[in-house]
Amino acid sequence: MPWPKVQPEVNIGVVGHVDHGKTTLVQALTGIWTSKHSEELKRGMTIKLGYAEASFGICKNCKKPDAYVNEESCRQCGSDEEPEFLRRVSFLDAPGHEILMATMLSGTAILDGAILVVAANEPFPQPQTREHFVALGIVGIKNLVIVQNKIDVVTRDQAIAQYKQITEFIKGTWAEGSPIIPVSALHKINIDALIEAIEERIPTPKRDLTKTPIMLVVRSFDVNKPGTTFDKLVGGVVGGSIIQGKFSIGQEIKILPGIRVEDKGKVTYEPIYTKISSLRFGDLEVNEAKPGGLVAVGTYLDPSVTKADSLMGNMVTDAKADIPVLWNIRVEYNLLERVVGSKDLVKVEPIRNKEVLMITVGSATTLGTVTHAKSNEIELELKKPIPVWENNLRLVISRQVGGRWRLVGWGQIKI
Ligand SMILES: Nc1nc2c(ncn2[C@@H]2O[C@H](COP(=O)(O)OP(=O)(O)OP(=O)(O)O)[C@@H](O)[C@H]2O)c(=O)[nH]1
Ligand SMILES: [Mg+2]
Ligand SMILES: [Mg+2]
Ligand SMILES: [Zn+2]
Repeated sequence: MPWPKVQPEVNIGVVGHVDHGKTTLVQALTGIWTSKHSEELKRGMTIKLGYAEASFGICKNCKKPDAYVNEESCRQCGSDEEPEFLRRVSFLDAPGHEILMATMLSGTAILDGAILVVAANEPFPQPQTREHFVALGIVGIKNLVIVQNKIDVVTRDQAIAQYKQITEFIKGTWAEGSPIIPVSALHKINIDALIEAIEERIPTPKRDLTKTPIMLVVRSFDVNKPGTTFDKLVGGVVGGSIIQGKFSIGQEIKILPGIRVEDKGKVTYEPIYTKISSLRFGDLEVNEAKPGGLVAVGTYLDPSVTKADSLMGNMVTDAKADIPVLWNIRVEYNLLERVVGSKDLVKVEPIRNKEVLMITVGSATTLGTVTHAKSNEIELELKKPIPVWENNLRLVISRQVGGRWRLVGWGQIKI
């Protein structure tokens, strides 16, 4: 029996310092190279969140971890018997470059677990290794697998020494006891052991499909080729991850905060209403989409509304859902002791009144001016309003330090 064609059921973030091999590792796991944009290829770094899916299975004739496979046959024993399907998994490949923390953070709301990639041939920890590690802890992603990559270019003793450093680094933190798997992503060495660690450490969460559906938009496109005639044009597509509930073809939806409208100097955002025309995970067309993976939602919108990621950071919900969209928010917050991500560990100063901060909520990133500051609570006036679908919604706070946006704290929105 061929493996079932299903949507992914769990989302795993691949994070870590620039060039440590995240994209190469995703390719080893899925067969897909996620950096497709030519600009990214030229510069050799991942700018946007990359995405790829894989199905994992297990061979009944082989011992663990050799038995774990990511294809419908087992290369280990070459048996005719097809490995048993376990589940379909999606990977979000985060950019490692330091200016791209906001992109990485906007993906974290979607993740059920993470792989932290550490290059074995560089001193540990590098700035973004530390920053991404701290960010995962803050946003509450506790299912972690650490990958020690590029073991093909270090000696056994070097690999063991770094392994000990990593173990020491996570000791006493939320990540204590997380598996550390040495691999070579480039030469596909020990990928079966990594699949085993993923299967054991990053379970599929229980989903409540009866909740108000919410999808966080991370991409949006005009899928029509230039020159398409009017009768063949298809509506705009929004891509993102469903974090609760489910969506079906034909469902009336709204997109929040929607479109920016300026009238006599006054800026407002208007919700966009439309209907779902199609639902796709990669090549797989479905009638109903649940949490897990990135779904492309076809709509009846004019494609100019969705082109070039213009709706990134928006949220999709049922047309009838009652979700407040707020310009002013009250936040209970915590600051980190030190600014992470920079080379020297700088102390985090308290938040001051009138200061401008960058906040990330779901897939949305916006600036906000502090209008009220207390030691554990601030009020912010936002540059762009955000839909707040539940009380205590998590948010991440960044601040300009040395000319760059740096993660400095986190909090919860109170409504
Ligand atoms: N020797 C060796 N090189 C590797 C391995 N994995 C990745 N590389 C190389 O390391 C370089 C960076 O790999 P990428 O996969 O692009 O790294 P990345 O972490 O996605 O980089 P950014 O997206 O720019 O943060 C490339 O030249 C890879 O070929 C490995 O296991 N062994
Ligand atoms: Mg990359
Ligand atoms: Mg790179
Ligand atoms: Zn086998």
